[in-house]
Amino acid sequence: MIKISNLTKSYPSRLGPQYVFKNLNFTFPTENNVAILGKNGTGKSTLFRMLAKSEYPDRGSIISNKTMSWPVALQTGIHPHMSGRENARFIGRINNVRSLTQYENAVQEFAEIGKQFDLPVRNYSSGMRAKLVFACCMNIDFDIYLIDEATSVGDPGFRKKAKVTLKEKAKTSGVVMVSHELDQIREYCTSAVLIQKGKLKFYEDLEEGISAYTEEGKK
Ligand SMILES: Nc1ncnc2c1ncn2[C@@H]1O[C@H](COP(=O)(O)OP(=O)(O)OP(=O)(O)O)[C@@H](O)[C@H]1O
Repeated sequence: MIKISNLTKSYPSRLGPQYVFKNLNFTFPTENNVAILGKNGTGKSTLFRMLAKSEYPDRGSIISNKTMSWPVALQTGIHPHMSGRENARFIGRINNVRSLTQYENAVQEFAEIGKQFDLPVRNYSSGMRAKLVFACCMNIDFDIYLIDEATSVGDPGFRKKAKVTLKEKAKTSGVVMVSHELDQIREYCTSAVLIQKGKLKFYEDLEEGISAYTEEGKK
C-alpha cells in the first residue's frame, strides 16, 4: 500500500505557483498492477516522480512499506564518468544487493553492451545507456516496478527481452505504469488510477478505467 496524505505539489511560474495537486489524500493499492491514466498535463509524470522520490511534494507525504524501483526511463543515478560496471556496483550497493559481484555479472550479461561495460558511460550511445539502466533495475528484486517507456528500450532484440522480463516481473511484483499506449497498459496492468482535475480515482477493473479516460477525452 502507498498512502498519500495531504499532498500539495506546485511548480513556480511567472503567473505564480501552478498547482498540480492540492491537499490530495489517496491510498494507492499495490496488490494490483496499476496504470496511471489522465490527459496531458494532469500530473501523471509528476505523481510518478514523487512516488519514486526523485521529486518531493511542497507539503504532505507519500508513505509506503514497499520497495520501489526508480522510473526506468528516467536515467537518474547514472554517473557519466563511471563505467557501466562501476555504476552497476554503486546502484547495487545503494539498493542493498547481497552479492555485488553476482549482480554486476548479471547486469553485464543482460545489458549486452560488450567490452564497453568497463568504459565510461559518457561514451555510450543513448540506447546503450538505456539498456544499462534497464538491466540494473531488472536485476534487483523490488516490490514495485515503476515503468514509464521501459519497453521501448534499445534495439528490437533487446526490446523483446525487456518485454518478456517485465511480464515475468509483473506476475510476482507490483507494477505502476505511465503510458499513453493503451495496448501496452493492457499487457501489464489489471487496474487503473485516473487523474482528473487534481484528484485520483481508482478503478479495480482496468477496462472501466480506460473507458472513463477515453470518455473524458471526448468531452
Ligand atoms: N519541472 C516543471 N516545471 C514547471 N512546471 C512543470 C514541471 N513539470 C511539470 N510541470 C507542470 O505540471 C503539470 C503536470 O505535468 P506532468 O508532466 O506531470 O503531466 P502529465 O500528465 O505527465 O502530462 P503528459 O501526458 O503530457 O506527459 C503541467 O501543467 C506541467 O506544465
